[in-house]
Amino acid sequence: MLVVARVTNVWRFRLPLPHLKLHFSSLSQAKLSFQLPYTLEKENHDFLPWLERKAGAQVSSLLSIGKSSYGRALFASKTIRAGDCILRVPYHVQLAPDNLPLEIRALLTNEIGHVAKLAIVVILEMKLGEDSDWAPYISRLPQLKEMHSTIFWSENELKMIRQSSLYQETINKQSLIEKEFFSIRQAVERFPEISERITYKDFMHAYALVSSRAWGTTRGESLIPFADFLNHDGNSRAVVLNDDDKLLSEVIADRDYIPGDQVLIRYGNFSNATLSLDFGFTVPFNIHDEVHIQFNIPHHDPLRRMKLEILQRHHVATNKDVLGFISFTDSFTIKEVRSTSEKGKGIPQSLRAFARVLCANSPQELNDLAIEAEQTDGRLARHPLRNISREIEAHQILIAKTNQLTEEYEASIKSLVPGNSPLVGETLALRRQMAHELLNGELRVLKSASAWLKNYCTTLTTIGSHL
Ligand SMILES: C[S@@+](CC[C@H](N)C(=O)[O-])C[C@H]1O[C@@H](n2cnc3c(N)ncnc32)[C@H](O)[C@@H]1O
Repeated sequence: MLVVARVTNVWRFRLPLPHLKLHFSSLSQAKLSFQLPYTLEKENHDFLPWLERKAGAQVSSLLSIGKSSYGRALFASKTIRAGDCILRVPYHVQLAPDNLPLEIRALLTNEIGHVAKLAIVVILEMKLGEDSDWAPYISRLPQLKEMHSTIFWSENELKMIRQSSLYQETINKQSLIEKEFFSIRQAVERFPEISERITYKDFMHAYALVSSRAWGTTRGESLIPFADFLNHDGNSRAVVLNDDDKLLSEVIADRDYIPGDQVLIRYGNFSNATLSLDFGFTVPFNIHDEVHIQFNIPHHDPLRRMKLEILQRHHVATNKDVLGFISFTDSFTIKEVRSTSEKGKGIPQSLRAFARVLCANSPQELNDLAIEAEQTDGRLARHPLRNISREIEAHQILIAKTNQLTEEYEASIKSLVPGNSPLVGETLALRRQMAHELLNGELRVLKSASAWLKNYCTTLTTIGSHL
C-alpha cells in the first residue's frame, strides 16, 4: 500500500456545489456545547490570531477550534451555507519537506520519501520547543500515546487483525519506516547535533503524525495548520483543495451548518484498513472496505506449467521467484457487491478469468481459451465459458474460497476479547473496536461476493437444465 496519507487535490476549480446531492450522517451532527469552555476560548484566542499574523491574511471567520470525541476539531462559529469558503491557508504557512535546512535537504536523496522528510521537519521543530517559529502549531499535535495507527499496535494487538491483509501491510509499513530511519541517520551522520536528536521513537511518532494529517501537494506532503484540525466523514463532499495560482489551500462547505455543528470533510475514499494504518481510526460501516484474496495454481495440478505459460502470455500478472521460476500468486481485490442480480461489480473480471483457467482440465480447453483471447481483445477468459458446467465449476472455486475466508473471519471476530471486559484498558478497548469494525467490514464484503457467486451459479444451473 502507498504510504501517502491522503488524496492529493490539486484542483484549480471549485466543486459545482449547488448541484451536489448532500449526505448527512450522524457524525456530522456532532455538536459543541455553545457555551465554549475556557480551554476552547483559549485555543481560539491563541492559535488562529497567531496563524493569521504569520499568514498576513485571514484564515477563517467561520470556524472555532474545539474538542470532540475525535480529538481536536473545528466547529461552525457562525451560520455556514453550502458553497461558502470556510478556510484559506496560504502555502507559505504550511510545513513541507522544503522547510528542511538546506544542508540537510541536500543530504536526503530521492530514495527518502516526502513523508519521512516532513517527519524530520516536525522532529526538528519539536526539539526547538518554545523557540520554534511553529510552536503554537507543533504543541497542538497529538502525542504518541494518543495515536492508534496499527504501526503502534503490540504483537498481541496485531494478532486481532491477523486475518486481514492489513496485518501484512502494517508489517511492511513498519519495515519501510525503519529503513527510512536508518537511511536518514546515515545521511546526516556528519551532523551529530541532528542525527543524535532523531530517535527511532520520535521518528515513528512524527512519521505517523505526517501520515495522518498531511496532504499531497505540489510541494510534496504538506501539513496545513488549522485545516488539519478537521475530522473525517466518509459521506462528506468537502475536501481540501489546493489552488496553485493563488498559492493557498481552501475548503468549501458542502452543506449548511448552524453555529456549534462540528464541520467534517472527507480525507479520501478510504477503507477501514487504510484508515487504521494511516490515520489510526475506523468507521462503523465503511462502503470502501475491500478484501485482498490470494490465489495460486496448486503444485499438484498436472496442467500447472501450461496454465502459468498461458497466463503469462496473456499478461495476467505472474511472478518470477528468486530462482527465476514462474509462479502465480496474486492478490485480487474484492469490493462489496451491492446487488446479487446484476453484473457482479465488485468481483474483478481478472479473478473470474483466473478461476476459469484454474478449472480447465485438458490442454485442449486451455488452447481454446488462448485462441479465443487472440481472436478478441487479447485478454484471457474474460467471457463465460461455453461449457456451462465448467463455468459453474470455475465460480464454485471462488465460492469455496469466499466461504473458507468467511469462516476464518467469523472465528477471528468471535475470538476478540470483549471490549467491555474490566480486564481491557482504554487503549486496548479502542484498538479492539477498530479490529472489530475492520473485520466486520471485510466479512460483509466476502458475504456479498459469495451471495452474488451463488446466485450466478444457480442461474446457470437453471439455464443448463432447460437446454
Ligand atoms: C487530520 S487529524 C484531525 C484533527 C485531530 N482530531 C486532532 O486532534 O488534531 C486526523 C486525526 O483525527 C482523528 N479523526 C479524524 N476523523 C475521525 C473519525 N471520523 N473518527 C475517529 N477519529 C477521527 C484521528 O485520530 C485522525 O488520525
